[in-house]
Amino acid sequence: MPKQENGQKEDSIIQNDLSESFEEEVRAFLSDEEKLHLFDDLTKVNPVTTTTVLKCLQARYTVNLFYTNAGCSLVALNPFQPISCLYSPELMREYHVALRPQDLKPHIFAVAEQTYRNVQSQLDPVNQSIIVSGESGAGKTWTSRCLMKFYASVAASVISPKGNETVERIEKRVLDSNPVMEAFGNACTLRNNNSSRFGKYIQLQLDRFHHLSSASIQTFLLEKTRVAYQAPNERNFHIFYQITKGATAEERLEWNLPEGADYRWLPNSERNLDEDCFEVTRDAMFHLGIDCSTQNNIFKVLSGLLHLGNVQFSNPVDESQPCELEDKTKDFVKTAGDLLKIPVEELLESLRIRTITAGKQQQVFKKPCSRAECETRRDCLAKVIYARLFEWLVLVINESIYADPSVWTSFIGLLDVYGFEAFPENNLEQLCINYANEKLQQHFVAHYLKAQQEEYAAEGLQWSFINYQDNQNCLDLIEGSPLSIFSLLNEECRLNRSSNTDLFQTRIEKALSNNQCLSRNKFSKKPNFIISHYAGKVCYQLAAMVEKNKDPIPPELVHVLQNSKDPLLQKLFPMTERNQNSIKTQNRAAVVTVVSKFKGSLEHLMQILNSTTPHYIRCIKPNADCKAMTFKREEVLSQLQACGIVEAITISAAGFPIRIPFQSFTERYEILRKSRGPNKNRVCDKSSYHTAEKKGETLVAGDDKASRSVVSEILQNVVTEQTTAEQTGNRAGNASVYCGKTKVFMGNSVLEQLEARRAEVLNEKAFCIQCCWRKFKQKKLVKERWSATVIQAAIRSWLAKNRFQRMRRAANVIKHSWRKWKAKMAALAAAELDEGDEKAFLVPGAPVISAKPPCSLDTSWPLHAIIQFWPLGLVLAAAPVTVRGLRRDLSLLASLRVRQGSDCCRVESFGCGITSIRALPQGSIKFHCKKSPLHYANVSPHTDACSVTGFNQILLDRKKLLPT
Ligand SMILES: Nc1ncnc2c1ncn2[C@@H]1O[C@H](COP(=O)(O)OP(=O)(O)OP(=O)(O)O)[C@@H](O)[C@H]1O
Repeated sequence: MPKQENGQKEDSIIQNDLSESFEEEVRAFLSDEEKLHLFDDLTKVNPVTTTTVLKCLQARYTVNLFYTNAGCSLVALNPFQPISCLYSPELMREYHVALRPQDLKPHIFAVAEQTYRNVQSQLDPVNQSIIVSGESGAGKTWTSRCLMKFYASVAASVISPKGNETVERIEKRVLDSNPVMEAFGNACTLRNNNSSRFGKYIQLQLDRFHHLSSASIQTFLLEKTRVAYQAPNERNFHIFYQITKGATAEERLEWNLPEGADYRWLPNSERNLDEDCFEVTRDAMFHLGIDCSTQNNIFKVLSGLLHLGNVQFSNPVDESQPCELEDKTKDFVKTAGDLLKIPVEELLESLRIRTITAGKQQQVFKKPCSRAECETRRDCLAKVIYARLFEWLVLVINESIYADPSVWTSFIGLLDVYGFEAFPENNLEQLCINYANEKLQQHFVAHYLKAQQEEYAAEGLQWSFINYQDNQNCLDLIEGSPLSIFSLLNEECRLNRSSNTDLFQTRIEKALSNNQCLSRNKFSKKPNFIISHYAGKVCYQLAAMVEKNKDPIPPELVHVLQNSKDPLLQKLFPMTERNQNSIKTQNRAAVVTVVSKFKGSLEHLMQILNSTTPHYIRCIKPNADCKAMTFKREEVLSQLQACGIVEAITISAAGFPIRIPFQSFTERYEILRKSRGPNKNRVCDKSSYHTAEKKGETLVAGDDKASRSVVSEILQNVVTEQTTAEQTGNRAGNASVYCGKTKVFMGNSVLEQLEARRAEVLNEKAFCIQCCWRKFKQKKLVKERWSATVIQAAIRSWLAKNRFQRMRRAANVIKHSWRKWKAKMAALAAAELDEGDEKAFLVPGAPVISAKPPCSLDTSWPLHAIIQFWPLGLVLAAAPVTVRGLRRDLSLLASLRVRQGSDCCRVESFGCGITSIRALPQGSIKFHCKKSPLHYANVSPHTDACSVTGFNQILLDRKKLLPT
């Protein structure tokens, strides 16, 4: 039995191994992991799964590619280190001047440029928005800053000097708003050294020439609690550290900030960050129109808050008395009062004594606060001052970058919002942040998915193949009417009863039990509720939630601030009629809660976003420790889920990511139709297509039909599965192409097929053109060569003829001289003979023969003499003409000696193409001619048989004379 078990185990191990190796093989076949980093779009990895997407992102991250497209979003991975040239002005220009910036590498500048071009094209909706999201430390602020710089640089290319001045001024101010907002709104947290503690929407307004003419900034939900409370290892807002570290000695004196002093609300001040630079903030404030005295006033108030933070209370001995001040903190109250220009007594009273108005007569009672209440009031005072100061700063910045709406015609909005948050303990802040993210996710869904759905439906394609979950249910749970978490929270605040969290928990459960997105952690003792967000479940603690929602500001505090002599505080807390009566009417006033305020501003923002064309940049933090070049898959995956990328990828892959209008399709792929072989249908289709073309606009419907048939024909040629989709009208049968009413819908694979076929056909055509051209060129060349040959032949034959004639003339001269000489010699010989004969005949008895000229002699003997001498003539004729005098004589003699010594002549070169002479005394003489390099040199211009060249002619002539 154990053996059998072992055997089964082994079998299953082998099977597992096999299936794993098979999977590996399939994976390797589908996606070449070595080339994974080459995918610019996550929806194009094969297959589109979270695993491959993660691998692709990681592969790109390791080769310093931080941006990747994901359908209509851009995924931005934080490098956590400066990357040279990644945001240089040169790169900005490259994207700005590119013909198709989307064809360049994915980058935030590509998104920025596309957005800018959309505005330029004036296509509805003209206004654009870029939604930058991600968790804390993912790089949202960095990205927004880079985008602002991009637009500032694009707008700086204005030609008119006056316009340039305005643009530069606005551009500088817009950029200067960053350090100011960051100094007052950012802080060092555990997750990010420069964490924005507020949401921000910046509108860059462009005039009709698309130049930056003005801007406006809207902020959301500043984390004001940070002024009075900082989590362990976190810090307060940067500005507090800037003033304590950067103030001059004079300022320290004026603001009462002695060097090295300790402030409870200034933890971790020993840490020095880049963000602690006071000068940068001051310069930027100055450029934004905040003069030195106002700046001084601001820093004085901030210093007052730091002193206020050091005020500590102790329980009184008598409960009917206000809380005591701890000895060591008495000075701090005084200093705080001095700096805030509030009399110390008034300040202390507002912190320690509550005013209650009760009864029909609205009687006013004063009640000392408990120690905890005093501390809450102290913190509240600081928070309210800081929050109003921040609001006022935003107002000042807006005023300095504002322009009348008549000046600008369009805008590009940049939204930098906090990403989805899920901590071990979550409260109202997280609820608001996650609510904002749900809203934005819905916007994304509405834009991306619903737009797809509507388009498919309009084109007659059934929307049945993509299953996506709308988050409306979750939003209904949070903000719905009449019953939702927000409405219940507001009700609790309105009722103004002391909050019982257990009861509140039961109330929520009862009222919203039918919403599937709501649940509760039953194992926790603390009252809570869980919301199933699109990005995951988050458990919210109910403790203090109602109080936080009320965000009450004790009227005594407002009153004391309104009575301050400080000009800035007077601006921040102006005295109004309503304020004056606020103490009396506090209980009856409608409570404006945090959630209702937040909901209002978010709805306003959503209205703006809905009227624009959105672009999404999803910032991802590759690791929680902010380490450079460290990629943690689990952390990235949870962020991809939180920003809806996983869903978007799935949908993109499942749907038809490519849609091409019929006209554009036929324009590009008509070539594929024509490339097909002749067929009846084609003729029919073509005629209908052309008919539609001729009739033009009058037959729009017919035009579409005709185009559709052309499109179908092309698709049938190239894509085999198209018929299925067309027939069924949906994605059944796995068809990846569909012919709609005005557009062709297709998957990437079909596009690839079409493009590949197009390239093939274009290649064929190009090849054909090349062949024709080469043929033509070849023919032309042959003709030219033939003509050249004819000309050359004519010239050569003329030259040869010339040469031949010259030689012939020379031979004639030789012949003539030789004959003369021979005759002379014969005559001499004859004379000698005659003399001899006469002498012989003079012998007695001998007959006397009279002397006769040689010519009159018997014809046979003089000929013999001539034959005896003709080699000499030859020798003379062939003797080198360049050699003269004695040498010529010697060479002649040598030739003669040879002649005498042997029957035949020796071979010798004499130049002029003659290499040897072989004299055959009894026979003929042969000429050996070296073949000339010229083609026609060997051809006799005379074609008749008797035309023999050179000496042969002479010899032949001689031969005729010889007796046969
Ligand atoms: N593209 C980048 N190149 C180099 N460093 C970057 C880049 N993006 C972000 N960082 C680094 O990451 C840090 C965090 O970025 P950033 O402050 O923009 O995050 P955030 O998403 O705005 O966070 P929070 O929501 O907390 O404000 C930056 O201070 C910077 O050091």
